[in-house]
Amino acid sequence: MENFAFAPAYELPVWPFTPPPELGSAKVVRHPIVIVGAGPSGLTLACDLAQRGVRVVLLDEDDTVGVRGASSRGICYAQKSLEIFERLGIYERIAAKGITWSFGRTFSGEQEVYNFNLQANSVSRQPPFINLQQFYVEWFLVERILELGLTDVRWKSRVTRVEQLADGVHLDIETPAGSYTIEADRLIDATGANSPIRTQLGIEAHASRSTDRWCISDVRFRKPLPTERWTWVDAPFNEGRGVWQHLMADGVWRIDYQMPEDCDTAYISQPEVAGARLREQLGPDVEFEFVWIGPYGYRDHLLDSFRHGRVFFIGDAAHVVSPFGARGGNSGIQDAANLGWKLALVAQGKAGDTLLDSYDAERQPAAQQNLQVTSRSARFLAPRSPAEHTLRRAVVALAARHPFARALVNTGRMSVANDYPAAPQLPEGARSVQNLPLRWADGHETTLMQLLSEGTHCIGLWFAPTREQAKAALDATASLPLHLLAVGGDSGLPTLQADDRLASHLGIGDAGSFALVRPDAYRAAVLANATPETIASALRTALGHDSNP
Ligand SMILES: O=C(O)CCc1cccc(O)c1
Repeated sequence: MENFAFAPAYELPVWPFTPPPELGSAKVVRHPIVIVGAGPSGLTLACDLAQRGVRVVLLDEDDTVGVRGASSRGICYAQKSLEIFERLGIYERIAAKGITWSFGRTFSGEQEVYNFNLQANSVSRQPPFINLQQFYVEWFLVERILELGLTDVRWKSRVTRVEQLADGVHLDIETPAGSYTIEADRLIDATGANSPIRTQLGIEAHASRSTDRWCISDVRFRKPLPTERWTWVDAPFNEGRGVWQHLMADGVWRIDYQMPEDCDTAYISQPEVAGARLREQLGPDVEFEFVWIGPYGYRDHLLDSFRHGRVFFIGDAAHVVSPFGARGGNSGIQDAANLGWKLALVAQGKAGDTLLDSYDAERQPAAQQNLQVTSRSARFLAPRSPAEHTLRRAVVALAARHPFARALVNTGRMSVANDYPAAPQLPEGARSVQNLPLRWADGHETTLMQLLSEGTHCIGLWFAPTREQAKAALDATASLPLHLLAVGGDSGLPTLQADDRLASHLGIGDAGSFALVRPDAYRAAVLANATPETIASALRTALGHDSNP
């Protein structure tokens, strides 16, 4: 029998536990913002707030990144997440370490039945996707948070009790040096899928578990394959079941094999069994070593509301979806970016508490949409009824010969920045604006993310205003967080060169037209013939001032 080699385990960083000042003091200290959970969403939020100059306490029960003894969970980072990381100052580290890709192919048996190129609709500086083990992303975020120096990161700190107060939240915390109590004006639960905070507060998650079973093999081998997402609906080398294949950093391939529903999970993840499967796929001559093998089944859940009084739920604490399309981790990062600027403006007294309600109004429907999209993929991959089996057979058979059927072969619809529905702060709804390369009138280059990376402000892009209009608009918005920019013209405002790509991406471009872009790079309003009054009014609406002056 063939012997299969294992690579040495990853060496992950460990950060020291430092006894906090509250230990040994009877005084209960009140902190404006406490985040619990240093996973991707909690760390992104802490980093976002630090970048905006906001101090927070970040608690985590561990003292490292990743999950001890487990493989990387998230592996694919989508363009919107990468743009957020660019704004936070860690994109270069991610791009240098990770694997950039935009092309995907889906096979049925030996035949390619569908492909896509996500670069086709992109105008961003960031690529459609970078694959990277989740712990590296967490590691870079911790490094950045420590560089920024504003976050009180408390490792080895487990929250044992949470109670909502009339004007805040009470937390009991256990550490290696003893227990203590703090209060928070606002608490962010980023503790993940099994959130103890959610359980303590008695919040229903509406969980459901799939019977579909998979086995991950993270493996290194030398075989020149393109850096593309490959999926098989029914792989000949996996007894006609599904397979996923992605390259991650350090030359490690993530290969997910679909298993029989009633499989023995201990058996299918034994090195000899996983090795034989991989040998079937790679052929007799390819040397490989395992990095990690593990079985998994997926589940989903979705909270009815992501805000409960003073407690906000982000990432997996709020929503979990099946992995197809990489929508889980990416939407947690986007939750953090949505909530970050709102918390910052409220903490700085520039917006009222109502703005925080818009976090739920925007991100809960986004999570609903992600759940719907991933559930469709999951049911295509593991049909649940005779009708679903028939549909899948017909789609796969037709896809070989008929283009219309190819787009129905559903091995996952990759994560995108969700649009937001109309709401009081977004009368027309909102859509994400990509990180467009821009050029100042004097020829210097910039990007949308650079314009958003310092402080917390919206950007107003005004096509060729007059000098009088520009001066009056600056006066009308003087007390509001707005950077007013001109696109073309001679207004005296900081001016960007007029650019067809910018105009068509924003959906405007005639002289006098105006787009309001929020700190999270969402287009909140478009005005065909902007005036100083309509600009100020659109801004106040976007910041929730109208409903909470
Ligand atoms: O390509 C996809 O659809 C997602 C791949 C993925 C994401 C997260 C974990 C994992 O094992 C695979």
